[in-house]
Amino acid sequence: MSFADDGIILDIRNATVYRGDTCVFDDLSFSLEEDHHTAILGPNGAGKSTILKLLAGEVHPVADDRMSIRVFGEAQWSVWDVRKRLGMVSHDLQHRYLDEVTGMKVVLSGFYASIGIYERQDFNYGQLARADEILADLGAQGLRDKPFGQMSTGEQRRCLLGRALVHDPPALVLDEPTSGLDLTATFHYLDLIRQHMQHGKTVLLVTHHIHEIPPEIKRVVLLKRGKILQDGEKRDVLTNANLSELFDCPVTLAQANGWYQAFPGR
Ligand SMILES: Nc1ncnc2c1ncn2[C@@H]1O[C@H](COP(=O)(O)OP(=O)(O)OP(=O)(O)O)[C@@H](O)[C@H]1O
Repeated sequence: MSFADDGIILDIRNATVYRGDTCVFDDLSFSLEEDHHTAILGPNGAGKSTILKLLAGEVHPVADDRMSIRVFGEAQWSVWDVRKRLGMVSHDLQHRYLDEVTGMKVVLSGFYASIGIYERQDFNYGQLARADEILADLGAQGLRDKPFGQMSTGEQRRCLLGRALVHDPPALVLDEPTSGLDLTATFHYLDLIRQHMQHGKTVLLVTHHIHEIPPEIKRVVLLKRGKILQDGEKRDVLTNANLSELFDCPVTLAQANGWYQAFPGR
């Protein structure tokens, strides 16, 4: 399964999703097309993590005749297949790694979509070489033998990006990629992501941080309380009025070199 013939990576139709007793999405429809890098922007509680959990197969929509979720054109997909084709870097994942797992093992764990690696998991020469190559590409050779618990947040995130890249997936799903990173680490990490976009990976970025939406992302979806408020070209969607409505407070946007930043007040 590579790209679907119609170039649709993800197509969610009429999904109703509960977390506990909370109806997070009522009839949500959303699709992601190949090469159409997209940001889903929403305040706390909008449902961003729930979308990620839906893709990771950790939550499920209510079964209903109208509901469908197609991934790479296929209605019947296994979570394992999806994990190979949608490289995901989430905060959930970052919190679940044990302190002693080394950078190399974090990257290798991507081959089994596991959290860390286990004795029964074997890696062939090609997989070991691929993990080393990825660490080198990410400028992270120095993290090869470093325990996760002794890495900075930025270093951990680079290793997790490496984990997401082992299968060379056509698409990456990134959860607030720069939160917790200082300015240098933010710029460095965004630069890595931009390189992957420029080399053909389609990015779905899920965030409430406007400043981490790279210039390559042209489509922005505004999500509020489980509903899509706006979905369209970034230049049309990222306006003072739309952002003020999204975050329920006055927002003024500034732009520089294709990047956006939000300031309080109008
Ligand atoms: N386990 C749960 N049980 C019940 N309700 C939940 C659960 N997890 C999330 N919710 C509710 O679902 C809604 C969407 O939550 P979600 O975590 O997806 O939002 P989010 O956009 O990721 O927020 P944040 O930016 O704060 O992480 C919220 O109203 C939240 O309170």
